[in-house]
Amino acid sequence: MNIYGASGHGKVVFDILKSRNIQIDSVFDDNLEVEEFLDFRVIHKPNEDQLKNPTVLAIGNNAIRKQVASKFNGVISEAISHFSAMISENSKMAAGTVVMPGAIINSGSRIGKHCIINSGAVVEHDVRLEDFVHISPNAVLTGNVSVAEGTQVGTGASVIPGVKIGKWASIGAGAVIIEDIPDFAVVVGNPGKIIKYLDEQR
Ligand SMILES: CC(=O)SCCNC(=O)CCNC(=O)[C@H](O)C(C)(C)COP(=O)(O)OP(=O)(O)OC[C@H]1O[C@@H](n2cnc3c(N)ncnc32)[C@H](O)[C@@H]1OP(=O)(O)O
Repeated sequence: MNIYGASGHGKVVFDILKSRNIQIDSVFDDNLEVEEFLDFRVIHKPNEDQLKNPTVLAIGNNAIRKQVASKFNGVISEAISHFSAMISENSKMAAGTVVMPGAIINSGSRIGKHCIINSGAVVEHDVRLEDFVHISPNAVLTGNVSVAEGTQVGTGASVIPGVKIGKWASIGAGAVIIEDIPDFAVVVGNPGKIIKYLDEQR
């Protein structure tokens, strides 16, 4: 397995692979200034042979992860999870998604491509996550919540059952979301209030 992204997020992905005894073949990064990652020499232009192994896109920023995914010409890994994550057999996760230590994904949930379910996050029953969503550490999505493409739910945020959160929105750390949130909104506080909208050019 390859890791694309010699970053802090990449280090946690590295630990996930180690926890599953998956061999790490190569580490890629576009940034020429990043030369080393843990015990690896970083590869800036992977060759055809190196691209034959499945790769995890370990890029924390949702928009950049989408850009990289759109031009990546290798094989994307299946969803991967740390051994300590609890994932229902009745849930589904698409390729490229990563699940960090201690996260919980309950029955009936459907998770798209290249999502991040970060450490200790709870994704309750029947949740729907579109592609490139990031659920930050210790955030809680209760039953039947949906989150559209590219949205980040900040660390420790809570979302009550059935709420629909739009695309490319940003839910602040610790926010409590009790009503639907439109696309591109930035929301903070308890109860969550919209403070601004993000640029729509995604
Ligand atoms: C493993 C990992 O590290 S995963 C990473 C997880 N990351 C996170 O959880 C980050 C979540 N991000 C946040 O909470 C951010 O503060 C955001 C996205 C909500 C806002 O960020 P910015 O757009 O930079 O907003 P900015 O810092 O300018 O703050 C704007 C206002 O909102 C307030 N504010 C910002 N964040 C919050 C918050 N979480 N809760 C309450 N108020 C907040 C600020 O105090 C400021 O108020 P003021 O205008 O009265 O001074």
